[in-house]
Amino acid sequence: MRPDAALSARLVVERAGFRLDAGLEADPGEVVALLGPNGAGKSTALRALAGLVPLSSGHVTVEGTDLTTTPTEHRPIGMVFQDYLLFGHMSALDNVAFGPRCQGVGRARARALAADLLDRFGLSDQARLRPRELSGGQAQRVALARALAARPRLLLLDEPLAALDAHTRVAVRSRLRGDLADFDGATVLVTHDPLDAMVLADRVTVIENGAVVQQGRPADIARRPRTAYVARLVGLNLYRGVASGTRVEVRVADGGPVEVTIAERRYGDVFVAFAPRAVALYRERPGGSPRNAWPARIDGVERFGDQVRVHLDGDLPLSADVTPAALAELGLGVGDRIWAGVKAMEIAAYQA
Ligand SMILES: Nc1ncnc2c1ncn2[C@@H]1O[C@H](COP(=O)(O)OP(=O)(O)OP(=O)(O)O)[C@@H](O)[C@H]1O
Repeated sequence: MRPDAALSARLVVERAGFRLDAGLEADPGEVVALLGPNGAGKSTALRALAGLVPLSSGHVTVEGTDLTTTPTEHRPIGMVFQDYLLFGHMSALDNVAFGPRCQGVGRARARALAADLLDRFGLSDQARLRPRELSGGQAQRVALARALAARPRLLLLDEPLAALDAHTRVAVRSRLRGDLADFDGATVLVTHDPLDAMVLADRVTVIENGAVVQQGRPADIARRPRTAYVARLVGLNLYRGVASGTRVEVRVADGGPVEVTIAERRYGDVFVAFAPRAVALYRERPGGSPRNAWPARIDGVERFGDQVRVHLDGDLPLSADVTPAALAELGLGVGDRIWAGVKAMEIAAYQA
């Protein structure tokens, strides 16, 4: 455990049929995103940090203070829930003043603090409104202001953007990053949206089936996924293999080993990853470069932004992004047999 960590925790929660065992660390001011599929244990981890779920073992340490046995109401935490849970009968201002009031701050002082925070969040005009009179984005930000008003040392955000429509979400997501910038404690954010994690977090912890499967900076996770789930989230083709020199023998689920040529020299167990847009499709086996070319069958085709994502089944199952024009030119459709090629330079290989 680092002595200067803003948060250091090991969360073990055992339930019938489910076990969470996750380590979390954050530096001062850092935002850690817990990313994972439904039922992975993200909310359980957040609730365990808050003391709302008892730990079977492990610890929660915030800025050097062990909170493992501290009741929720005595933990220096601020929480923002998915549906914000604002007090419906109170104005935005009184919602935000609530925390300081509970901590014994006088009414006038608490309201001044709240007004200040709302002003910083650009919500002065909404201070007198009740929660039902606020837009989704405004309610989200009032909830965040309320959580911060109590001067927490650990901020816990549970899917803070989930209740917003797609359009509002984009705007609120980019503001949230700025709103959190002044907070010098640790923030833990639960999301199943990779974009939230990539935009908002300094560090991402991916949880699957109650276990941490990958941890790192967003860019590293995006470049170097280590599980099929993460690869799918960040949109890369991912395989495991054994490298010897510039060749990797990739083991695929069914079918024999496939050889992949990479640009760099590697040895031992590796992951190989490449982007769907790095894949070129050919009617006939391509000659010369690229050296990586595999026969495949088109399994499915879907629109993907301004591209078409082609799912291929074959020696090496993969996804390829091509322009609609390219697909039309090749005259390809589901069930057709083709060749897929990737240049060695486009393939990342890293230690497994
Ligand atoms: N109160 C509870 N009592 C018993 N089991 C629970 C409880 N809450 C969650 N679980 C179970 O614990 C596991 C983890 O659930 P959790 O809600 O932490 O996952 P999650 O990653 O947050 O998922 P989601 O994204 O769907 O919210 C699941 O198997 C879930 O069914």
